[in-house]
Amino acid sequence: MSARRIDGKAAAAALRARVAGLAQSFAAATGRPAGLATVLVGEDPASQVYIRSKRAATAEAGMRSDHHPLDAGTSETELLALIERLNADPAVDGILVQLPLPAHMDAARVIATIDPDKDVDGFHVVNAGRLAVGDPAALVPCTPLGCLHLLKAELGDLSGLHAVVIGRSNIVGKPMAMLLLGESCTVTIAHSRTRDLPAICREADILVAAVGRPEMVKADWIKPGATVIDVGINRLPGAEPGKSRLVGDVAFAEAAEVAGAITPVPGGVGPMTIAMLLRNTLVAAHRRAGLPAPEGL
Ligand SMILES: Nc1nc(=O)c2c([nH]1)NC[C@@H]1CN(c3ccc(C(=O)N[C@@H](CCC(=O)O)C(=O)O)cc3)C=[N+]21
Repeated sequence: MSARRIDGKAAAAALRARVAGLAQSFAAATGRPAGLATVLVGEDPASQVYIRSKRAATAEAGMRSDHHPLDAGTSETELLALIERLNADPAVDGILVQLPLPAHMDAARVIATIDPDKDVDGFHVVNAGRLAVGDPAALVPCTPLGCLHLLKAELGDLSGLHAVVIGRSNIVGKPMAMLLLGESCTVTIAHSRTRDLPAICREADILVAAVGRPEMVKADWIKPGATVIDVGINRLPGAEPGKSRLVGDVAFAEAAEVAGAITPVPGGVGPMTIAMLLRNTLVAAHRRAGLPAPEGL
């Protein structure tokens, strides 16, 4: 392997430590900890694991973590009522409703009910709009924010670089493209139906893969020396029965022979997502308390 391995786990730990220090100052200044409320509908095992890591990281950073588990049969009306209560609760700075929601719920309506200034996922249309117009009040989705953090740490100034984002989701691809535009990159948004995708990817100085197709991006899709960010979290059957293994959207071993730097899965973007959730919660808390934005995040 010739590529540098971008250590998202270490970068996330460093960011979480900075958040923890600032969370302590916030509590000292306001007399209350910053607080994140998490909501999980149903018992999807993967969602339970994610919520557990998010809550543990929140508590470890010295913030309050309140969890609201709802059973799978909860009506959308009941969920919306809970969100209204959390919107009105002064101890709650951030609200995270874990996705996916059960099929009988309309995720767009649920997200639209969250106070945009408590929307630490950055999924509300108001925050998507703020990001699109460059309003600093935007709360930006955690995964693309984490990717940008890794890219800046690796490359410094990104201006003028050609970034290709594979994937056009509202939670990763689109906000990622907006962030890269904000850094003065030339941005191409590609997706699974893009014609001659490998040739377009080979033009990329920065390649962000967020399509959800295991090991789709091969070595010959990558410009030599490019920086590759793998957002994919694909769970495949493992070597032993009952076990699974995680692979990204990039064929890591072969890609690492060509790329200049690359994120692994696990240990790349995933841990940054959680660190940025804490960051967004602390930023939301400062704004709600009328304090200036915390520095160094
Ligand atoms: N409202 C909402 N907000 C989210 O941010 C959200 C969500 N719903 N639904 C599910 C996805 C997924 N997600 C991840 C967070 C951390 C890792 C992570 O830490 N991954 C580790 C490995 C974890 C493992 O082994 O499973 C890693 O990549 O190293 C992955 C995925 C947040 N999501």
